[in-house]
Amino acid sequence: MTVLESIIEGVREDLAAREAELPFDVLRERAAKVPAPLDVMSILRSPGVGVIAEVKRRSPSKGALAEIPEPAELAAQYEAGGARAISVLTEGRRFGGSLADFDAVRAAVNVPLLRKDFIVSPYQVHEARLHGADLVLLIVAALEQNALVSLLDRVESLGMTALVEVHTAEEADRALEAGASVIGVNARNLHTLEVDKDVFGRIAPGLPFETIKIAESGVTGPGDLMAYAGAGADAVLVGESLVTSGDPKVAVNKLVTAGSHPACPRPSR
Ligand SMILES: O=P(O)(O)OC[C@@H](O)[C@@H](O)c1c[nH]c2ccccc12
Repeated sequence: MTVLESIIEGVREDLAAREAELPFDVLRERAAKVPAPLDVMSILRSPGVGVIAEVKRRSPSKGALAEIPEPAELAAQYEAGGARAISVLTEGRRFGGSLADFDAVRAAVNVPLLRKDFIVSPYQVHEARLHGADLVLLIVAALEQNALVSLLDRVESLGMTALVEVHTAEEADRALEAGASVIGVNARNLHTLEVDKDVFGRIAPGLPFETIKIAESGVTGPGDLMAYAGAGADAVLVGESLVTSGDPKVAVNKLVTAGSHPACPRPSR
């Protein structure tokens, strides 16, 4: 079993427990009453290279990263530093996240929020909406094509935006085939956990110009952001280097400043 497969096994177990607590039809009705999601597409298209800052306690590859006793406080720092959106890990077993973290962050900031999890069921999509998500991550490597298509349609039918994550050119083709308008290229291979920062530069130039392109993982400072910008990134998604920085507001702002500097390569659109 690969790392990704074992994570998904745990996700399915936890999901079954939540479904037993709150039936799908009740969840759906409740989620329908939540205020509408933000217009994420236009926010992601604003000038400069955006920073999506992530609330991340630990990871399967690095173990513990940061305690984050107050996710709301961290998120407020991210927002104050100029983050264009915030990603909150809600997977508990490997990443130490939760929907409670998501709720705390939602109550603290106004920028778009991404539910970062291993989404395999429509239940999780409505659940994301119930908790106020604007964006939902869909990982191509974790989904059969028909599941990817139906989850993407469901995310969009609820007014949210899907961030469709790929790691290979074949997965990028599947994402486009499914109708993705926002594609994230993860430098990390979720089967082996190896990071290759050149993957974005190999895949992004082949994507349609209107596709919003997000470079995920391995951003340690402005230099990495500039390199991803040169390869066509509209935004970078950053976790580890921010949660371990000591001053997340300053760390985000350094990236935001680099992304809006005149010398920073413009996104392709
Ligand atoms: O901590 P980093 O290297 O800055 O990476 C952030 C983000 O890209 C990473 O957390 C991530 C990308 N795709 C994922 C899918 C699931 C869990 C986590 C991820």
